[in-house]
Amino acid sequence: MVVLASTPAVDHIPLLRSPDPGDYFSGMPVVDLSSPGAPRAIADACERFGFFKLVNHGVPADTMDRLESEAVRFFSLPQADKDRSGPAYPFGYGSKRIGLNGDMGWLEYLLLAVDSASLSGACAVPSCALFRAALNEYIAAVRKVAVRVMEAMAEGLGIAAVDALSGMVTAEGSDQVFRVNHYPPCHALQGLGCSATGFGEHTDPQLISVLRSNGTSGLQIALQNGQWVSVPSDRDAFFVNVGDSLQVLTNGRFKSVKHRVVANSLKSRVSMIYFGGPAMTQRIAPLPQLLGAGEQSLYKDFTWGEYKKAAYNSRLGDNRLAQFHR
Ligand SMILES: C=C1C[C@]23C[C@@]1(O)CC[C@H]2[C@@]12CC[C@H](O)[C@@](C)(C(=O)O1)[C@H]2[C@@H]3C(=O)O
Ligand SMILES: O=C(O)CCC(=O)C(=O)O
Ligand SMILES: [Fe+2]
Repeated sequence: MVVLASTPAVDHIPLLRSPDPGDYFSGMPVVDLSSPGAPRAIADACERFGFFKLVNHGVPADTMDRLESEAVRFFSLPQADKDRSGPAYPFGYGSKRIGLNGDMGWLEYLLLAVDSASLSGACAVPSCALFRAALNEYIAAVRKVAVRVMEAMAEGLGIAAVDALSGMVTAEGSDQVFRVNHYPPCHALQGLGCSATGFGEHTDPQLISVLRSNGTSGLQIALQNGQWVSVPSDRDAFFVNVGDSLQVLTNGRFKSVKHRVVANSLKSRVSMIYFGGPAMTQRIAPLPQLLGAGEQSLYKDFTWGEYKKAAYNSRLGDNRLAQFHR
């Protein structure tokens, strides 16, 4: 394609049709976490979209802004300095390469393991003390939001044990990951009617993902009819995704949402995402309380460790759950 031949900067990055204003998601469920109706609204959104916007979540703007500023400062460092925190195999600093199986996107990122036993020691990279402090403060806060949301999910599903889902991310050995993504503006494609893929389409393997971004849009989700819609950015809100494991725990009632990021040609996008996963040995199978009389699991039994291994051997856009369907 001519565009690619004349724009070496985006070589190897898949292109997407640029979103137009009509692609905006008008039916976005917005959940007020402080409202008594939150559990039902959350369950409803997870059944219809696997995705919702969360407001009144209680995390101070300062906590979010501090991490964003530190991230911007980190990503503005000379390339050689950033490379000292990489490569991401899988944790650390990465640029353009996503995962280990050949996926490429117009972004750079930090992928960090969160040690739930000691949140204060959550992140070994980056080395800057201010950045690490901002990360630890933010991760502790967003993790609490994830727990409150999962408690509300259980209530919304009519499960008596409030911690039936949240207990999996608070358990010792739970597998939590944090990611800061930076999508630089992709000037090379400006005005050409196409955009660079920032992060290609995929579902998140974990239970829950809680995302916060700066004011630059780019995130898109696929509706159940396959239509891609753009999510308007809101730096004060969180966006919550259902992951594959939660789809299985609810026997398909909650939908693991397919999503992707389109790079902007003019503005940088910075996003930070908390991925809540269970312990490696946790069995991932529909909660008995959710199976109706005679209802069978749609999935073969597996542990999070088995699913994670399969996920890390797959390409980003693969349907990772397909091999676990009965
Ligand atoms: C291509 C890949 C990147 C990914 C691991 C994988 O092999 C397939 C799942 C990808 C994903 C998507 C959600 C999260 O961003 C992520 C950290 C995760 O747990 O699964 C990434 C993985 C990654 O970037 O290493
Ligand atoms: O950066 C974003 O807005 C979303 C990225 C994403 O989906 C991911 O990192 O799994
Ligand atoms: Fe994702």
